[in-house]
Amino acid sequence: MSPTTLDASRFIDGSVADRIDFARDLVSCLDKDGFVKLRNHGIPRQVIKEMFSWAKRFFDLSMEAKMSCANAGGPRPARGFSSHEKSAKLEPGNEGLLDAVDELESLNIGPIHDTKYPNQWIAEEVLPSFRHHVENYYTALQKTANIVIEAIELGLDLPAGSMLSRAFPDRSEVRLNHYPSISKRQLCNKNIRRIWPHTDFGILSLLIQDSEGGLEFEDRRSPGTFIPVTSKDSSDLIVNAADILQRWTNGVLKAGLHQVTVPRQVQIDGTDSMLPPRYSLAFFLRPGDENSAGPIRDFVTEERPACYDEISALEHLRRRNGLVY
Ligand SMILES: O=C(O)CCC(=O)C(=O)O
Ligand SMILES: [Fe+2]
Repeated sequence: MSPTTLDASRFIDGSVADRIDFARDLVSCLDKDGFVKLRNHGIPRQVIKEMFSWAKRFFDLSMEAKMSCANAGGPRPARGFSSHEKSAKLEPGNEGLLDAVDELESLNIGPIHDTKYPNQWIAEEVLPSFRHHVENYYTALQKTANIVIEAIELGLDLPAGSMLSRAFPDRSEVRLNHYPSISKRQLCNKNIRRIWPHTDFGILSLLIQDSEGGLEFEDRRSPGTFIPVTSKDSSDLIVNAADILQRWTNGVLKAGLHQVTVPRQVQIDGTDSMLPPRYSLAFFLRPGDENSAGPIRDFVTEERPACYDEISALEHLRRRNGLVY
């Protein structure tokens, strides 16, 4: 069963009672699955449609053009274009898969005014208005993430601001993903996935996938097995709990493990067709470097001592990347 869909207008426009009900539902879904889908989340359908179309236009550029804004790589947050990420190798459980390659290319965009890790943009004349649209998308998703955090605080009975003050100022990321067309047989091959199982590094992720599908989340009642995230409406916002939310809540809300693979309906049709290309729009809510990634005091009790140490978000990222910078 796909994750539950909740109507976010109950929180955004609702009465005090509606807001509390929504907040409780949200937390209970995250607790159950690590994943939930939101409808009426305030990001206009048109904006989503346009963002998919910008992503397509960007990835359709020549490799040479895309490489003009290449991610420098190395021990720093990703900024710019990367192809065939190999991050999955670092995931616990994937260590044996030395040839594991994620079949995708992506563009990572950090905060608009980030001077420490500045964005890498394609020249304006190559793709006029692209930057403007992506920056607007970043700002819109950042606002939505703020609302989701506010609802999680309420649903967990935390004093208002306990999480928001740890999330902001943030160093979030928009990531546009493109999974090229690939033969089904190739993708079913043991060492290829569109994305290997992983949890996201930040606080939470807000994802929109196109109608091709293929995103799957772990069934917590049967670890190691995955359930497709399906949507009738491709403007649904898929929310998943990420590592820092797990740390803040001292393990109460666990990060949702997920992967992208051959959609189930395509797996069973038996032919070796080509899978169409797939696009997704991710927003990773990430705290600023100095913000805490340790457990919030409300979650640490005598019966439940701290499972995580008190470190900064930057230190968490260093550990997660397995890199020192
Ligand atoms: O493309 C998707 O559906 C998932 C992307 C993802 O998991 C990621 O970028 O971390
Ligand atoms: Fe992810």
